[in-house]
Amino acid sequence: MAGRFGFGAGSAAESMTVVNTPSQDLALTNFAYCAPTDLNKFASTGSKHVFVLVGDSVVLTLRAHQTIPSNHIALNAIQRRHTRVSSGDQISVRVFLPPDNFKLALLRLELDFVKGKTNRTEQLDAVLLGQQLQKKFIDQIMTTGQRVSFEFYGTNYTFTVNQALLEGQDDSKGLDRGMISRETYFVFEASPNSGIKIINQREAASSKIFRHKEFNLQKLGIGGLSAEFTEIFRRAFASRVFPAHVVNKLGIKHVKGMLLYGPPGTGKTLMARQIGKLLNGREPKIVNGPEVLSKYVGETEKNVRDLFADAENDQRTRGDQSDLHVIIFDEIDAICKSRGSTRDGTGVHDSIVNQLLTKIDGVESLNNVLLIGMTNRKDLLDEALLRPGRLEVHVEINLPDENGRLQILQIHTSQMKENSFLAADVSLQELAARTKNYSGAELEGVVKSAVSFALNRQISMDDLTKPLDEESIKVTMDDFLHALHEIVPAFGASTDDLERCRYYQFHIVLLLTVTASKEQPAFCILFDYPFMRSESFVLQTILFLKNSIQVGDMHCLLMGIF
Ligand SMILES: Nc1ncnc2c1ncn2[C@@H]1O[C@H](COP(=O)(O)OP(=O)(O)OP(=O)(O)O)[C@@H](O)[C@H]1O
Repeated sequence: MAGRFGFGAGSAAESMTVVNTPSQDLALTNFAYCAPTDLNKFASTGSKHVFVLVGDSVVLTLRAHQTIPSNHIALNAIQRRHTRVSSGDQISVRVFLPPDNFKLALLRLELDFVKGKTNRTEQLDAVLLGQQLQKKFIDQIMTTGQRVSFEFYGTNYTFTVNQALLEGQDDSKGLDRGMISRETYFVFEASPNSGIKIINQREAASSKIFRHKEFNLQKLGIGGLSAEFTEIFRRAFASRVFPAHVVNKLGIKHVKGMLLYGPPGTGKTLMARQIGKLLNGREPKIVNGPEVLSKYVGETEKNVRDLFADAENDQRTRGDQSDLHVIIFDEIDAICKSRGSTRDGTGVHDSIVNQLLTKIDGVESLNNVLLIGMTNRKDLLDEALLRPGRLEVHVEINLPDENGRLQILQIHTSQMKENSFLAADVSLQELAARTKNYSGAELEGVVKSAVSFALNRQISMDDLTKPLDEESIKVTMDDFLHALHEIVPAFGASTDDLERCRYYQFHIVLLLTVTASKEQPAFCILFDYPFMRSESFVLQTILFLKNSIQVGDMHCLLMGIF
């Protein structure tokens, strides 16, 4: 990560004399203090806070205090213990510039009393404590292993940072640290034999719901979707980490349904599957819309009911302790078209939609289910299904941007790179720049096609029995460039959509040929179809027009109704 340790460019370490924090109140802020003139020295333009690396491991927020002499830094006892210095010692201090995306997704803290071993026992409410710590230490940087003292309801405690996870962080390297934000999720553990009991949070709550501490999407094989993943996590899972009675007390209702929508091949299914794998408990059920449909009367409704049977049993027998059941519904538009929109006259679709609504939101509704629906055609779905309480969180998964494309290419070439099959001339950065409008699936296709060119070079058509020389297989930049000709982006449209695009393009051409005249050079064509909203559709249409008719100097204005 660029600037993982984020030291200010050219900033040299200053050697400062350690003094005690001026007051007990200030000691509990976890700030380090220095003379106002020194603060100016460390301040970097544009940043709200001044962060300094004190010693070699801990990053503290530096504040000015009138009583501190120049060239001195005030550290409280816990900070001095952590950095292994005493008052009067010298310590190195240097500016720390937080890199981008430095917000902590999760902070796991071990709690203890400041006074060490006592005979006290204390119950700490994890929800209240989390809120307090968030408020008190917002924007501060926490590093694994760091100890911090704080006051909570009149008692002084310390916490030790056991885990500090950034979204997308490769936690196998170096120190883990990040900044506390409003989104940071706190998990508390009591120090063994401390006498502290944490209530209102299942023990190590996050590990209850998430199997791994892994938040690295690239390791999970998902590229370019970290913003979408963060949104899904916040909306659909954050509340589920708390036990049912707290959720009831807070009056929160879990999100029971979520819709991932967007062009084909952009990773919707991939994302839903990986979320399912991350969760503890049951394997998610994955079904496909058309699969659930049956030609027999009542059979489809039964198939829908069966999907929820396990969750119902679990809720009946284990109540609030029931596991979370994730049901992933691919191509949900196949069975959840707007009621009354299908012309089969049977009303079958209507009753399927009703069946689903009852399970998610009706009198028999379940609280232990998360339904993840996926579609390329959100516009086709029954409105009722998308209301709050149902598939209420809508996350658009779009074609990846350049950075996303780079991540996807890295994911799909990582194995060949590890095994030295990737030639040195391959620039994934350049490929990412040249693959505008490619979906994730198409990028995977490009990699496969490039590999096939490389393998083909090794095969001798004259003698197919000739042994292959594994060592000399190299996928080169040329192979990728050939692959780009073979795999062209469908600008996120399915074959169906493409056919429809061609159909409409043909009609636009007709319209233009009929109406075009020198006196009437500008045309306004209104699009009212969602698949026409993409910039690439408009561009393709313009190209198509240019090639199809002699439009001369005619200007054509294409507009979409969004
Ligand atoms: N963001 C991505 N990161 C890495 N691989 C991706 C990504 N998007 C797509 N792929 C690759 O393309 C394959 C197909 O994608 P996926 O089935 O998840 O797309 P989808 O959006 O669900 O498409 P559809 O709407 O057609 O079902 C994935 O298995 C994966 O190999």
